[in-house]
Amino acid sequence: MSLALIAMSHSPLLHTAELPPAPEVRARVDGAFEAIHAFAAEYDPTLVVVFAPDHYNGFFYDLMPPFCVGLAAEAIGDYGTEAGPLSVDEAYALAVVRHAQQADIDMTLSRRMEVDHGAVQPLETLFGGLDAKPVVPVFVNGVAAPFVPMRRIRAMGQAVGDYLASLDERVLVIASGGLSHDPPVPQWDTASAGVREGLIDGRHPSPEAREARQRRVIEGAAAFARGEAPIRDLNPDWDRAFMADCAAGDPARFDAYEAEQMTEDAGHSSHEVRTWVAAFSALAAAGAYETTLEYYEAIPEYIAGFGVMAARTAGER
Ligand SMILES: O=C(O)CCc1cccc(O)c1O
Ligand SMILES: [Fe+2]
Repeated sequence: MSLALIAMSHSPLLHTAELPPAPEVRARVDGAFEAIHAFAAEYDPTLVVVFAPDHYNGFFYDLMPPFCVGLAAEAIGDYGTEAGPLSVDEAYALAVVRHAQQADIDMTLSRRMEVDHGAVQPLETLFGGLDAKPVVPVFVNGVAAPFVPMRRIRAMGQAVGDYLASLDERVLVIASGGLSHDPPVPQWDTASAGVREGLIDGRHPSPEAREARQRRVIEGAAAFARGEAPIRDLNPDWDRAFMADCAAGDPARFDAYEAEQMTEDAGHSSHEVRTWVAAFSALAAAGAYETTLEYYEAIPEYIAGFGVMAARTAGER
């Protein structure tokens, strides 16, 4: 039995930016990615649990759970990420659902989950593709308000971690997304009727609609990097404080994060850090842990307070 964790920001602009960051910035991101790749290779997990948000590709306002386990999952392939089925371990996925339910978590499940770059970028970065390892994908809502209190995400992560810690496996839990950022994802409250329809039921858009949406993000990022976009500033102080809370080994700290204040301080997509809360809470369920790797920098070209962390149960080698 053993648990390890990798948390990483994602950004579709990593591969698509028209105005890329300075080469030394990109080199530091690549260095951080190489370091977590090496960490994952050395740990050599036998099971991967990926906590990932979704950006109105798999989950919509026709039915929006706070979190959901995929018993089968398919990547939609946005922003040039790999498309196709994930190698989901259905038996473990179902056991995660059952265990969480018995721990008083109203876990939801999908037998046909669709995932986007949020789930796929970490799998590509760490393992080179979608199907290298048996995986349990766990959607955590990070964009569609309203949001359940953070203590519920903490409790969900803890329940999942309790189960994972009981297994005779080397489990890697992954968190994807965050930190402070405010990319041009439509908000229900300010969306037009047509856009709202897409937020309710926008599955499988036409290639033209998909392309238009991606253009909007790519152009928005370039404008933001030039200081010309109506996008909230990144907030490195907030990001560093959050990462310090992650390193502290005390998941109760997460309960202090209140959703509306987060939007105010760190932008509409800062709620993606719910994946980090779930993953660190899961890791903490296996006992004290130590952070072995930490990288952070604010990268406007990626519209992201960009952070990477790795951690594992203390005293294990
Ligand atoms: O395609 C979208 O809807 C949003 C894309 C996007 C942009 C910047 C940072 C992110 O974390 C992210 O997901
Ligand atoms: Fe995202």
